[in-house]
Amino acid sequence: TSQNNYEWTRLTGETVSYLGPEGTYTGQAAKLFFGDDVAYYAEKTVSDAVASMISGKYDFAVIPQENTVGGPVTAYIDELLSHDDISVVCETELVIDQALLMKKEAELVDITLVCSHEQGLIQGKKWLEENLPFAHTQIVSSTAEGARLASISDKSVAAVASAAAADVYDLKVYAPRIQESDANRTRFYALSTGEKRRERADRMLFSAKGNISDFPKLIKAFGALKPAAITARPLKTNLGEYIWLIELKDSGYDEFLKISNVDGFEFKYYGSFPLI
Ligand SMILES: O=C(O)C(=O)Cc1ccccc1
Repeated sequence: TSQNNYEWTRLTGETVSYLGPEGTYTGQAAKLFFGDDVAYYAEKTVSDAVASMISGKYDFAVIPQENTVGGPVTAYIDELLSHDDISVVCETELVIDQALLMKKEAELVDITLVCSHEQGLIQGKKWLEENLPFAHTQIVSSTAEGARLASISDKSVAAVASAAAADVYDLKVYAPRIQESDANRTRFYALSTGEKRRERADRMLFSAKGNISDFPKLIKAFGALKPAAITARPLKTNLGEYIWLIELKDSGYDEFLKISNVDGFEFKYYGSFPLI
């Protein structure tokens, strides 16, 4: 569902790392980006996926970026900000339906522990409070990792994960669509270490490091440009100092140049890319 008619040449590359194990939402997003023509490598964490791409082992890495209910996935944004040579090459949005998965022989009364990605537990919080008020929760590296753990444990362990992960790990979907919002969506980025695209595209991403007191100047420089998303991360130096990750619609390097002459900020360009 591309929103515009910008021309894009096909990305060249053969290998893609993503937050695994098999059955994650990030894996679904990766398939949307790259289809069946590449080899996929499930990594334990987003850090591992990004680090292995940066080391040259893989051509691309796919990471979750922001969720409707849970908000920006700050740890993953920090990952993006902490490396110098990353470019964003594509973005997509997935509708996220969370399900409660458990062993086929289990019933709700058996469940004492629910495992999931932090975002899965946030999205399923209301349902879990109402239906499993005495169960403990455990944050694990991904929703599919929660499903994998449920599959190798006794029947007391359940997972919040996608219904598709039930097939991968031989579990049953006890309850579908347990997420708090019916409009639960997550944005994902495809990253590479290749050249950053500059032509105008559906989206353009850059960061601005500076003080909150200068922020009005930055917003003013936007002029008629249309923001798609803004996330603030603390610089971890002084209060009031942030790094803003800013995504604009219908922009490219020319638009970045216009904004990046604002005084008081340190800017970094991440590329322009299609929204698919
Ligand atoms: O754990 C996963 O499956 C992921 O890909 C991360 C995630 C978790 C919850 C919602 C969206 C993405």
